[in-house]
Amino acid sequence: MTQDELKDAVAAAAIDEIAPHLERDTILGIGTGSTANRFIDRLARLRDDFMGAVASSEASAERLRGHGIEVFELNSVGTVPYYIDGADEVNAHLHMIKGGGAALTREKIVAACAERFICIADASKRVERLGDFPLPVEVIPMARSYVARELVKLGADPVYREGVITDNGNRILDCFEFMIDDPVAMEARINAIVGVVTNGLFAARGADVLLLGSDTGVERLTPA
Ligand SMILES: O=C[C@H](O)[C@H](O)[C@H](O)COP(=O)(O)O
Repeated sequence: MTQDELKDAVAAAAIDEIAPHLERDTILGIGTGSTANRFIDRLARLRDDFMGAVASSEASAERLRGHGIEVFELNSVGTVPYYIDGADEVNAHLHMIKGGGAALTREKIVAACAERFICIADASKRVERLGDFPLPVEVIPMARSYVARELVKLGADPVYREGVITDNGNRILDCFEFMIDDPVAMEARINAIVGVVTNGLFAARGADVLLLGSDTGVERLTPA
């Protein structure tokens, strides 16, 4: 199967996972990226079965609205029963690196408000140790150089993502050469640097379920 077909397969599996639980007043949390987009496109077929969605990016909000799905402000919703999103890397504990599409901060906020995080990914995203994928860090623009120097002290090789401004008006540093042995500790450590908005480690709040697509089908995994 191609990577696109695997993304379609996990998007379909996520629909199967949540469809029996949808109520007329259900508001879902929706992620960002090519895998989440496939989920959104399939969700459109169920749009009369639930109330709407909270989006983790302007791009996803636009796609949802394009399908006639109402998009709500998170502040007016409170909590959502499910957050469905892709990942750039995921380990056996369902800790993830996210933010390849620069949506990490809003993703982390919506995930924090979710009762269950369902991660959808093709098998290429499953790793033993996080860090081959460069870890994104969202920074306040004026703190960019300072944060980069602090990240070097932690062992990373941060590279400014040229031309990218996040939905929050901030910048992204991508940390290369950064193998992460303790994702929970490193997530907290990077977030403690002044000027960091958040980093792409989703470990303190990892996924509850991973739907992992490979040539042999979609596997349903829970944290080890
Ligand atoms: O900022 C982007 C998000 O974290 C995405 O969920 C992540 O990059 C995975 O995207 P894709 O499904 O396109 O591989």
